[in-house]
Amino acid sequence: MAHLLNESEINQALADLPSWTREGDSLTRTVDCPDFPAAIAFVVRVADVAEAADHHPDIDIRWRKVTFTLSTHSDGGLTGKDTQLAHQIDDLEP
Ligand SMILES: C[C@H](O)[C@H](O)[C@H]1CNC2=NC(N)=NC(=O)C2=N1
Repeated sequence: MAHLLNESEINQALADLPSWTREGDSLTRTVDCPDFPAAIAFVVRVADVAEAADHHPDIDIRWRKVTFTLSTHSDGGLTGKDTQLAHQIDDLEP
């Protein structure tokens, strides 16, 4: 069981994640890729990081736009696992 972030912890974390938006119990970000193959390649790179962390984003692929939604389902909210994965996705940006 991971620690659920409180409001002030969430806002603090979002200050360092300007590309991410809070949607209730989730963080979301849409990445614009040059084309569809690049979008798929980016998703594969994120998948590697997610599997290594045993923490998995919900992923919505629409042509060359990929939306990642992060939430810790097992704990019913946002935890440090989500903010960490958000930073890791930012670091992979194409
Ligand atoms: C056993 C394993 O740690 C859990 O099933 C993990 C896997 N990946 C996960 N990913 C996300 N986003 N939330 C979870 O609660 C979660 N649980």
